[in-house]
Amino acid sequence: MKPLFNPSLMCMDLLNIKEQIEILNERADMYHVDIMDGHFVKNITLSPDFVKAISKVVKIPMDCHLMVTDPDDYIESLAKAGAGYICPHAETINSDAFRIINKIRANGCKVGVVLNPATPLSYIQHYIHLVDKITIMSVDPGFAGQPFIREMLSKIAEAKRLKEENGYKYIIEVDGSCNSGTFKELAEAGTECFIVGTSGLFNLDEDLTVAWDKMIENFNACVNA
Ligand SMILES: O=C(CO)[C@@H](O)[C@H](O)[C@H](O)COP(=O)(O)O
Ligand SMILES: [Co+2]
Repeated sequence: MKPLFNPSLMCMDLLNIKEQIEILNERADMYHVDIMDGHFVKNITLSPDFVKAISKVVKIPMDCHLMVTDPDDYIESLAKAGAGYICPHAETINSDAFRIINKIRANGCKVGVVLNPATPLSYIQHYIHLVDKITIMSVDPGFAGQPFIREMLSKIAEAKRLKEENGYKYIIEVDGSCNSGTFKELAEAGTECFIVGTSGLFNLDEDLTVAWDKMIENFNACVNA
């Protein structure tokens, strides 16, 4: 499978949103939109209103990462705003996972589930076959620019093994510190979709077209090394 790249929009230059979206529309596979409530994680970033605003210029799916205590509260507004994927944290849906999965689908969106670094894959074993995407956090959620948690490589490999053995269709995605220092190990472990933020993309150059080319060059050099 061709690697997928999913830029994390909270890391973009927020003074130039439209220009950057127009650049990324031609290059990226989807847009990662971090939504936080200041409660599940101690930060506040993007929102359903942001998703709605950018939907006017966006040409690829919007992937909404819900770092919120009550994801149910966001499903309808995100679907109306144009979300492609709605991705709650597994830790927040244990009391109503099946209801939430069904509700996301009933609202016309694909279903993702996100796992904190400390949460094992077995935590989602009873609904893993129902999701379209699994996101393995390789940093504790809440902030950009954190160091990579290497222990996540075995979790990625396990997601790959389960997918192959059972014919599951989910995309294996990694969020946190996907960059030239980690691309090779991430790809070898089984990562299919790379969320690229500050370290992997936006800090590489002020000109986003140059940053994107550098990111792809880095990726190809790393995986072929
Ligand atoms: O959900 C999160 C953080 O809670 C991520 O999507 C970050 O936006 C991304 O990890 C930033 O990229 P780096 O700064 O790690 O390269
Ligand atoms: Co994220």
